[in-house]
Amino acid sequence: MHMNTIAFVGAGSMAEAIINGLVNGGVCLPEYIKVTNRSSMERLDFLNQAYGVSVTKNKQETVGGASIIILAMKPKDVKAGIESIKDYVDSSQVIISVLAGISSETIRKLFGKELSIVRAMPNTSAALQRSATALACNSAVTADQLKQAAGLFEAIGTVTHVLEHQLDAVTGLSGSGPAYIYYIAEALEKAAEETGLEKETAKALIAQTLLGAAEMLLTSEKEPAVLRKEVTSPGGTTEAGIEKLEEYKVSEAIAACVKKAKERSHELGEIFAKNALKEHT
Ligand SMILES: NC(=O)C1=CN([C@@H]2O[C@H](COP(=O)(O)OP(=O)(O)OC[C@H]3O[C@@H](n4cnc5c(N)ncnc54)[C@H](O)[C@@H]3O)[C@@H](O)[C@H]2O)C=CC1
Ligand SMILES: O=C(O)[C@@H]1CCC=N1
Repeated sequence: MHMNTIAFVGAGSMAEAIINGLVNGGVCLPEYIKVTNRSSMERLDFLNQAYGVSVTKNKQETVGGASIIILAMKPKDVKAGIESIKDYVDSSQVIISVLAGISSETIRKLFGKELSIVRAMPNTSAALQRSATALACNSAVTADQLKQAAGLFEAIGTVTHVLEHQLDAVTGLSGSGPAYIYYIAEALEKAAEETGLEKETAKALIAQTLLGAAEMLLTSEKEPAVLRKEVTSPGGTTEAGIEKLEEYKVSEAIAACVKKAKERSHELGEIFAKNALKEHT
């Protein structure tokens, strides 16, 4: 019988965002969370101090007996990461991978056994329980296991179920998405300073503007284009500003950005499937 613990293999920014959301959202007691990484005890000690979670470099201690094992290393480290835990994992446990691009089939082959594998694509807003997470799973996952995985991610934001092949598109959109928004925020801050506002003043105005617009998108039944038109008085300031966005083809740039990120997610899957599975096929 497995204890109801969650094991994190990988202790970087994504693992921390999820741990933060779970612990500070009161969803999971820290004593039920175990974390390991490749080598940095300093990083593990930081997570222990900050969130009260158990940390150890011992892989068996981390994953043995956990009901859920979350793979949170970089795609390039998946082979070594799985190699170090596979002997302590069995089919009663649920594997959740947050790795961009790496398919459930690659993960299954690396473990070398049939396992219930859920793939999740959250984002770093998990730290504030505001992640937009998409989930897909392999055929071994039972309805109860999927519900359990969904429950975990619902605790740190919203959950959307997609087909596994759609996860590349999700990664290019909402997995990477916070970075696009921060990029826009950086550009707005720079522009605000150039137009005579202090940095701190601009920062507060920008954050509240993004938050308000996001809430409008979430709560209004109107399409984004309609909401945009409501801000845009004929002959006014918004129209003048948006003319510049059109001139610089910002809409096309955003489309190219999301497509390129999606393609990269797909590529990561292909590259690592080929490299990681070399000795496994
Ligand atoms: N950062 C983000 O916004 C998002 C990241 N992801 C995915 O999450 C995963 C982790 O990304 P980050 O947290 O940003 O990376 P990171 O570089 O901050 O953390 C990676 C962690 O994995 C550990 N690690 C490396 N090799 C290991 C091994 N052999 N065994 C155990 N642990 C090992 C490292 O020690 C480190 O703690 C990636 O696969 C990424 O695709 C998914 C959604 C969003
Ligand atoms: O940049 C990356 O590859 C990861 C996946 C989604 C967000 N960060």
